[in-house]
Formats: sequence, C-alpha cells, structure tokens
Amino acid sequence: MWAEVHEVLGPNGANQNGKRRKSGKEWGKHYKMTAIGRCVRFRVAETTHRSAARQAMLSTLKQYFGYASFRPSQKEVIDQILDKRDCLAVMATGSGKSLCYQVPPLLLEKTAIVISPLISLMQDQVMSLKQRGVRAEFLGSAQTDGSVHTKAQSGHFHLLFMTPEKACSTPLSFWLELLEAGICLFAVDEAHCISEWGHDFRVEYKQLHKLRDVLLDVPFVGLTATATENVRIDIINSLKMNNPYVAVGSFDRKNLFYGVKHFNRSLQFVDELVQEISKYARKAGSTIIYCTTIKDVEQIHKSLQEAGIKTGIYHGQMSSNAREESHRSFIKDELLVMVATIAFGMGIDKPNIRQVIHYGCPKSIESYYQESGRCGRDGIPSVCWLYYTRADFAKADFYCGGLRTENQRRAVMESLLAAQHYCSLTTCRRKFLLSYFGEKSSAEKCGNCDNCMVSKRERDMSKESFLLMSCIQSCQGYWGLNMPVDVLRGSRAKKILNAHFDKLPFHGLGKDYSSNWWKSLAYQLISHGYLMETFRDTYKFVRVSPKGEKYIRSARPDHQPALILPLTDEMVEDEEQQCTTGEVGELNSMATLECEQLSEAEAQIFHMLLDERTKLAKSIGTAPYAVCGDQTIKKIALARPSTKARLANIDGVNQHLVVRHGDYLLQTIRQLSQELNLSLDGGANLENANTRKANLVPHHKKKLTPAKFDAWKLWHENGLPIQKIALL
Ligand SMILES: Nc1ncnc2c1ncn2[C@@H]1O[C@H](COP(=O)(O)OP(=O)(O)OP(=O)(O)O)[C@@H](O)[C@H]1O
Repeated sequence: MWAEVHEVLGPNGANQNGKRRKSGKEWGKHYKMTAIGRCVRFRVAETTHRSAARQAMLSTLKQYFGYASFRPSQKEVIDQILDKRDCLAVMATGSGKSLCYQVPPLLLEKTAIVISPLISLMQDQVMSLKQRGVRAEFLGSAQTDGSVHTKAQSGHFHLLFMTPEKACSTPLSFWLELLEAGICLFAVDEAHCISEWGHDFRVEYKQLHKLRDVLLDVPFVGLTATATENVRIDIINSLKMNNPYVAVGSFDRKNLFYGVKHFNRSLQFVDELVQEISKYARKAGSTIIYCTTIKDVEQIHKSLQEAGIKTGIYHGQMSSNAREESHRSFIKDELLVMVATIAFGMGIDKPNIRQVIHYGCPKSIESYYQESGRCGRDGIPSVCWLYYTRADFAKADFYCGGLRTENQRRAVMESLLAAQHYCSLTTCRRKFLLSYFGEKSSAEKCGNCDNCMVSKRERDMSKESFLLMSCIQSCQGYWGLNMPVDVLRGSRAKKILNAHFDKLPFHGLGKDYSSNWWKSLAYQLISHGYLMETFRDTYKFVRVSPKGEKYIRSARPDHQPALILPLTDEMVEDEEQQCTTGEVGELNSMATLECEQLSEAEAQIFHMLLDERTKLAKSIGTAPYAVCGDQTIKKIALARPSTKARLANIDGVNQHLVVRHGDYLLQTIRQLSQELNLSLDGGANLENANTRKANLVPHHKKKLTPAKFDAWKLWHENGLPIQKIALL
C-alpha cells in the first residue's frame, strides 16, 4: 500500500504529474494523511470508474440537459477533467462552457465546486439546474436554508456554488470532510476576473490559489469567454495550474448581427429609440439597453415606461434588494426590456435575449463582447447595436480614476482605444472582433454586420488626408486630435496662438468641414495605418505613422496620390446636414422574430405554448427558460408529440421535464393542436421549417423586382401554380 502511496503522491507529496504541491503548513499532518488515504482509495476504483463515466457521457447529456450531442470542445474538456487534469476553457459567450463543469459531477457522483462572482448569478444557475433534476446549491450570505452547509459538506450536491470570498473563508474542516465525500473539480467561472489585464479584475479572485494547497488532487478548471494571451497566462499562473489543458474555441457568434451608429445624446434621440423599441418589444424576446451613466439609465427607463413598455432598471446605486427584484423579473419574462449599467448581467444565461443595445461606447472590446454576447444564446438570430458619441472617447479619466497601478491604467487605455477603433470601423466588424481575440477569419466580409450589409460610399480623400496628416506632423505629435483639427478649422484659441500654430500654412484651410468630420477622417486614417494613436497615462496623442510619412513624401501641395477611403456615417450626415440627432435606425430590420420560420397556425401554437410555459414556470416558482428554452418550445410546436417517448426525443427536452411535466405538456399540446386544427406528430423539424421559410418568404435583402414580387404573391397567397403565373 505504501508503495502505491508513493506512486500517487511521490516521496514529497508530488502529484501524478510529478510536480510537488505544498501540503500547506497550517493544514497539518491530519490533512495530509486524509489526502493520502483518499488518493489510495480513489486509485483502486479509478480506472473502471472513469471508463464507465466516459461511456455514460452522452446519455447523461440527454438525461439532464436534453441535448443529443456536445458542442465543440465540451467533450474534450470533460475528458481531461475526468483524467484529473487542470483545464483552461476559453470559449465564446454562450458557447456552453458551464456544461464542462456540470457534466463530470453527474458522471462521477461527486461534488463540483464552482466559484462564481455574483450571488444572483449563482441563484440563476441553481434554479436552472434544479429544473433539470441536478442537486445544486450555493453557499453564501444570501443562503437562507441552514441545512445547506451540512448537506454540502457531506457531498450531497452535484454542484456547489460559492463566491471567491466564501470559498477562501470556509473552514478547513469543511473542505476535509467534503474531500472525504468526493470533490471531482474546482471550477473558477469568469476566470478573467483573476487578471489585472482582464476587463473585470477582482482582487478576491487572486486569493483562490490558497485552496490549491487544500484540494491537492482536485483538477482546477478556469472558464472565461474573453481572455487575451496575457490574461490566459495570468489565470494559469494565479491558479497555480499544473500543465493545464487549454481549450480555445472560436469567438465567432454567428447568429449575432453587429451594428454601430453615431448619435448625439438628446431627448429627441431617446424618443426615437423608444419608438423603435416599442415597435417590436412585444413580438420579439427580451432586450437589454446598456448605458454608461446612471443618468442615461434613468432617463431611458422613464421614457420606455411612459411608452407603456414593461421595463426594468438596474444600476449600482440601487439597493441590493431592488437590483435582485429587477433581475428576477427580467429573467422570469415579467419585463421586456432591462435598462442597466454594466453592473447588470455578468454570466446571465437568459437564452431568449434578442437585442443588446449599447447607449454609449463601452470601455473595452472585452466588455462589449461579453455584454453583447448575452443575446441570442439560444442560437436564434439576434441583434447588437452600439450607439456612440465622440464624447465617449474622452472618458479615460472616468475609467482610470481609482486605478492604482500603472499596469491597470495602461490596460484600461489600450482597451478604450480598441473600443474606439471598433466604433470607427468601416470594414467587417466581426473580423475585427475575432482578430482582437487572436482568431483569424478567412472571409473579408461576414455578411452579418452593418458594414458588410450596407456598402459604404467611397471617395478619393487624398487632399483632405494630406492636409490633416501634414498638420498633425507640424504639431509634432505632442497633441491629441483636437489641436490639429482646431488649427485646420482656423481657431484662434489661446493654446493655438501660444504655440504659434496660427502661422502654419494649413491654418484655416479645413473650415469647410466640421470638427467631427475631421475627427472621423482621422479615425479612418488610423484604421488604415496612416496615423497612430498612442497614450501616456490617460492622455492620448496622435502622430503620423511611417506609412503616413511615406504618403506625405510622395505628395506635393498641388498634387497628392489618390487615397480612396470610405465615408463614415458621421461624414455623410455632416456633409448632407440631414440629421443632427443621428438616426436610431430600424432596430428590428435585422432581427428574425421568433416565429418567422413557422406557418401561421404553427406560430400560434408556438406562442400559446410559450404562455403555457410561463404559467407552468410561475406555478413552480422558476423562470420560463429554466423549464425549457424558446428554441425547444419551437421544436415542440413543430413536432407536436403525442407520447412521452416522442416528447423526450426532441432536442432540449430533458428527462426531468418529461417525468415531472410530461403529462401536462402532452395534454396541452393535444388540446391546442385540436383548437388550431393541426395534426399531432407533425414530424416537421426546425431545419425543414427553415428551408420552407427560405422558399416562402421574399427576404428583404433578396431585392425582388416588382414583377417577381407580384408573381411570388400570386404563388404564395393565391396558390396559383408557377406554370399558370408564367403565362399571365
Ligand atoms: N451541447 C449543447 N447542445 C445544445 N445546447 C447547449 C449545449 N451546451 C450548452 N448549451 C446551451 O447553451 C447555452 C449557453 O451555455 P452556457 O451558459 O454554458 O454558456 P457559457 O459559455 O457559460 O457563456 P457565458 O460565457 O456567456 O456565461 C445554455 O442555454 C446551454 O444550455
């Protein structure tokens, strides 16, 4: 037996991978012996247990989650966890990272500890897991059930959620007893919070490595949707991961449309936004509007409520009870829109959010990706619009205030510049986002962002670019954009006279364009590599890049080589002087409403089933999506199963749903189908419906000619055969 102990822990307590993990002085001899004993017992049964677990993977997935197959990387990560290897999963928002830590405890019948940053987030997860028949709970101040601690300690739960503070302050005796009962993994969700380079650094996350010394033989699993190379390294080091398996999935959220518009903050704009939202709010799923200030949150919330839209509010100055209530009502579909600061929604898993609107430029690409990623988690096409003003770009002080280290300030400034760059892009936004996270996309155009869908007007802007670049060069790179733009526009402000910039030959030559127009051109030149923006502390500077210098050298004042650039919306607006407020635009023009793929009767039964699901959820005190997702309801509406076996076959229907609510669902389906004269066991699947829809509906982008459109109407609405129509 002792030989085996040495083999498992090594002579000095080294683990299976040969690296020594400290036992931790404070834990003492007792703990070490417990750990050794546990390892020995585990090893005896290990091999058989693991291979049985692997075989059960798919049936467990179906039984608890209702899914027929794993998504990319899920199976690989679970496999590694079963092999007790540390893992770092960097996968897109909504890609299904949670499943990586949810499946192993079900397979091994041991507890998974999950560290999560927010109580409300844990409560949501626990609520959803319970609806799947999983034993899940959280430990923390908000836990009202006194028995949870004892049950958790004895290994009763499959999943046990904790904040990092709670995990670090939990007494050793708890961990020792739970280790005895069996811990199969220690997951750190939203693991980017560990890193100062991350966009959401939380100091408590830095303490988690202490548990490494307690949970010697337990695999640590870090999960995040946004981790650049720096952040990944930080997570691995900070959690003291040992030769981790790193899974980096694609960041592409194909079902999300990305669009950006410039706007001016004004009541008129808010009115337009409210009008636009009220057009679709009742038809489509939920919407989140993220604002950068509490003032904006309050204003938009008030306007939406006045327009009669059920709207929630969420920001850091509300009491925790009020925030909690707002959050609950939103996930239970009692509110259609949530207006919030970014305090809302970390890790929110409400699958049917159809739009995420940013009212103001976000502070970083990471946070934009996270926040916009909260929509369309069920895979249905959804829309992310971002409205920005130039003033948003000057918020460095606001975001850097209170940051202590140079590293943190630098990280914030770099992030802000990237977000600003995203706003000013005239090329594919998806490509930009993907390349920001280090992912290459082969296509130049994704076809699902504003820049790819509406081609920008282009123009030779050699003269203007030459002027701007030369002026910036003359300002010697000591200034941000305001100075050279003011010089071009002929300002005689004190700072210009003091620097004698009024004597420059360019002074006043750019009067014909507004200051915003020039700044917009500057951002085009930055994205095309002619200008560079740098920063020192929180000050931004602009200077001419080597590419720009080359261009200036090749030009003469009376002749410049052609420089074709796209006109941004701001430039067009400015030149045409047509819109001083900036248009809201048709928010829903890109959104596929939930029932687009269904016939009229199918759409009706779909909506009736959604109502039934809401009633059912209310009666059992949970959120509708926790019963099952909209996409699953849509599949049920199409298949209209008559038996439990057929119901269970539908993707997204788990065993718990069939056992607990199967009779009710089947009876409801039968009754509604009868009312609508629909046959049972329709057999149609979503893919068929999609194809059917593609054939039926003239998509607004297909640009039918009037003649073709008339023909289509005769065929679709009057049922005339194509041959007959051709003869008309
Ligand atoms: N294999 C699968 N098949 C179908 N749906 C799945 C699968 N795995 C996960 N999902 C569903 O995808 C949705 C998103 O999953 P999850 O919450 O785990 O995403 P996430 O990667 O943690 O996202 P985030 O980083 O935004 O928190 C959930 O509704 C989940 O049930």
